[in-house]
Amino acid sequence: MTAGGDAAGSTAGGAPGATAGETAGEPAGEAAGETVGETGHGTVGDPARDAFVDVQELVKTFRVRRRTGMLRRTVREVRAVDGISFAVPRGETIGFIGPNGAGKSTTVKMLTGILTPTSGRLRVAGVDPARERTRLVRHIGVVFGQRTTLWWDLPLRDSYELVRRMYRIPAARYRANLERCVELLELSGLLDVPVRQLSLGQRMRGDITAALLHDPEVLYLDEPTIGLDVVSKARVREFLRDLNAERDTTVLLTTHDLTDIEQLCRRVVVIDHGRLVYDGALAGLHEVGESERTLVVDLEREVGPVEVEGARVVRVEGPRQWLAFPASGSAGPLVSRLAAEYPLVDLSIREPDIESVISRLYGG
Ligand SMILES: Nc1ncnc2c1ncn2[C@@H]1O[C@H](COP(=O)(O)OP(=O)(O)OP(=O)(O)O)[C@@H](O)[C@H]1O
Repeated sequence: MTAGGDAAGSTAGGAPGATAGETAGEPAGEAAGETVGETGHGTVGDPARDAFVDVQELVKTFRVRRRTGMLRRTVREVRAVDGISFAVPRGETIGFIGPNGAGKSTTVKMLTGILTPTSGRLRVAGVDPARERTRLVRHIGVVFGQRTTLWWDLPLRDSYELVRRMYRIPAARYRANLERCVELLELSGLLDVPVRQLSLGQRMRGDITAALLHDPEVLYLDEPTIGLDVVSKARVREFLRDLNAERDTTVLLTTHDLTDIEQLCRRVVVIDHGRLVYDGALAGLHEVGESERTLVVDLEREVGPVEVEGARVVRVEGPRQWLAFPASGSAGPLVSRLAAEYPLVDLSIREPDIESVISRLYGG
């Protein structure tokens, strides 16, 4: 079953909450067991466009028991999500990122109705995930890069047919969605191959198709390009960009691959230790992370390290010098100052590496 199915107590790949943590004091899939209901999309009102996914002061604590002696046990409270708030307008793709253990999965599990929040308010497409999971699954699709939600022994075609029946997808809509995904994700030669015989990239494309057959308005992608080769990554990213543009699908993307973020998201939400540490434009991360850009200048001859206000020389190789300056600043005045005082022949600017920006942000 697809992600939506996962949220409803999947039988196929195992619910994402099933492996939530061995020390869990409460079952991660606490709300599991519900099955996909008979109702269709239904009317869910018209949630404000600027808060299609609405997270307010969200908290999730786990009680973890630890054995401290032969008979003694202590109970410790883990605050996995510690009061985060953000809103995602319809049709936006956001990168939801943070270091290991930051609370991303726990948040996504609450958004998909697998976990019930300890406190706070949640709405996805106007639906309260924990209370109305049956309604929610009609609106969401989930793709987990690390595990398939398809039936291992069945050909893709049969898995999709099962999804169709579970979601009661009207025949014409099912056919159109399947055809579109098969074409764009180049699955036509693979429909009769059992899932276990597919490569990771093929399987991922198969999973994405399964998650989209019922036209979800919100798509959660958890590491969708993990382990894929360069060509498969590019294909998946291109597909997701088109999906967002053509269908107005709202996408929450969790990934450690910063190229995914750079290519798909203008906005990122960064969490660390269960708290929101940044919510804004990807470019703005540079300011928060106090990163630096590098001006590489070629001079007419070797002159020793240049001295110029607003930058510092970090490397010199013959007539070529590397100058670091704040990424939030403009290179223009710096270049003018340099050109006024030194025999400048050529220059280029190197953007900061987003990976180092983010690690600086996490590092505090
Ligand atoms: N069921 C659970 N029981 C107890 N603690 C848990 C449970 N699930 C998560 N945690 C703890 O909550 C914190 C957040 O975990 P979570 O899996 O949400 O992080 P994450 O950001 O998704 O990390 P990763 O990138 O490694 O997947 C961690 O300290 C984790 O150990």
